[in-house]
Amino acid sequence: MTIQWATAAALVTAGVVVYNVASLVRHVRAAKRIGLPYVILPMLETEIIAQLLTPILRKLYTDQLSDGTGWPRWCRFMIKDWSWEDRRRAHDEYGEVFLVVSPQGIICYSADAAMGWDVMNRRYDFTKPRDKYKGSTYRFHLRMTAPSFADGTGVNDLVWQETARQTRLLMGNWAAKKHTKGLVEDVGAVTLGVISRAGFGKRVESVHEQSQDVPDGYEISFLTGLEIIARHILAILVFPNWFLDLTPWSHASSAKRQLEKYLRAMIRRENGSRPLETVEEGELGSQANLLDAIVEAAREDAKRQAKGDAKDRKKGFTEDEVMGNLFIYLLAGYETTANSIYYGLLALAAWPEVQTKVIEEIDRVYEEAAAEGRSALTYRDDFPKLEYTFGFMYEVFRLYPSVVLITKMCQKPQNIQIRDDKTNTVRTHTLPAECRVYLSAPGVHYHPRYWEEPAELKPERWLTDQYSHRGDDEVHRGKHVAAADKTRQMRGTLLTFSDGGRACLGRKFAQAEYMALFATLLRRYRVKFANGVDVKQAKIDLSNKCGGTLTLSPLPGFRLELELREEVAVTSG
Ligand code: HEM
Repeated sequence: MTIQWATAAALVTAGVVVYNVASLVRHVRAAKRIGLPYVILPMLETEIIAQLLTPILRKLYTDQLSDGTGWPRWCRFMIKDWSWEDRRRAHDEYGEVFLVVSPQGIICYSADAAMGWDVMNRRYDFTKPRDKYKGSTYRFHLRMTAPSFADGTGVNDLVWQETARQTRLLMGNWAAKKHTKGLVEDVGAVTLGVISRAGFGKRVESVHEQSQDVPDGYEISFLTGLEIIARHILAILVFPNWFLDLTPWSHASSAKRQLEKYLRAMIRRENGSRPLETVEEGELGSQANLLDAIVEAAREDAKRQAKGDAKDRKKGFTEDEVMGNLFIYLLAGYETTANSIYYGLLALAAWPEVQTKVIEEIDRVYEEAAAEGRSALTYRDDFPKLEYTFGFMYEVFRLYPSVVLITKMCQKPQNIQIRDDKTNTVRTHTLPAECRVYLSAPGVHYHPRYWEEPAELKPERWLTDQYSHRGDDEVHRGKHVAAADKTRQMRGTLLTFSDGGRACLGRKFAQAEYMALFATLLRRYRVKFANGVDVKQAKIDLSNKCGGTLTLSPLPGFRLELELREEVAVTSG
């Protein structure tokens, strides 16, 4: 019996090995036909085993990462966020565009801005690898959801207003030394408070909301639900609810169910009594939050369906789809923004001279507002005036892009064109079906061809008259553009929010939040590394290592301190 089992196990193992070797041979042949440089690897970074190995390898190679040598060759492409820690080493070695070949398939990594621009804008040729929307379905979703984020809805004004309010609440807590969990956690909580209000119309009265009540029929508060989900987002994304229920993360799946219940009730408005399609015009008020805007769009769509003049598809925008979108906003918008803000705090501490200039600009804009009789800054009036602060924010977005790889996939064989600088010729390569194309944000953002002194944080490069980005579209260089729209002309040299048909919908939302938070915070405080921190080492760690969570995050353990522009106020770490 035992021998039979052993034989069966040996046969299965041999089968798996043979299958993998055959797949590898097939993919290597395909790579040769493509004609780009290639590297052979036992597994891709997308494999679950590679993801499980990542924290172990990260620990093992921490010293090597500290001295800025990046990942060793043997495991380089298997590590999540390798492309940020590695910067451009792999591209300098293999070329701006190269292939990684493994038994599971081929990934084409690109740090070529022109190619990236082309790929992002050929939305039907290069799709998202695991896309739940197909073709016209996404067009329909975009038509329903994108307008909610536009400046015209007032949502970004609300984001600004709510961020400033939450930050003031936080500063009040710090002054009174209550309800505080440390700088980073407190600032993270502001982000949740903002998404809660501007995303779902739920106003949170304290950043940690100790005092909030739990309505009848619920087990936890709305904010607690958001908090738990945000903390366990990876587990929630990877595993189904029934599985989570059997694990130590069962509270994450019950938080998800609770949040769904809240959202459904919010969508129905009348305590769950009426489905979305029956809500009347004008009933939603003008709170300008995303939920209202999306419900309004769904109502309009239902009307068009009834009249029979809807073009995109027969079925209307259902309650489940609205729910799905709200979850996407939460997933796409929380961690990205919270981590970018955390990087912003660290960058202020690491570049104190930049912080001084940001503070000077913020003070000047406050003074101008006071001269106009306003005590608070607003999105419409003051965001465009904060040009240096905008430059600082975009430098943080460039140096520490939350999403390090923009991932695409060829559904069918696709041609790409790559310029060879040495011969000044353009060559066409054909990528086979199912080949993944990963556009590397660090590969582009740290490229001296596109950014002068790329590793330096220089907000000046974003100022209109000294605008120094050197993309392929030189036409716009030096031309005056409104701060918020500057990224439109980047043509593949800034990948932080992606571009084309699947670009980030929440870009302006995130910008408004970022600027309002720093404008409010820095009016009263300066950020610095805590006393006793080895600042030189902290700066090395900041630029060489990352935390490796869902989106790019700083290494844990940085200790920051806020100075009341005179005295020390609050610490983190
Ligand atoms: C600094 C903050 C943010 C960064 C760096 C960021 C970055 C990105 C990127 C790179 C994508 C494209 C992802 C891909 O192609 O795989 C994306 C998509 C998206 N983002 Fe953001 N984002 C941020 C904030 C937000 C916020 C605050 C919201 C909403 C409140 C949001 C909503 C979305 C949505 C709805 C999508 C589209 C998802 C899809 O195409 O299915 N993002 N974001």
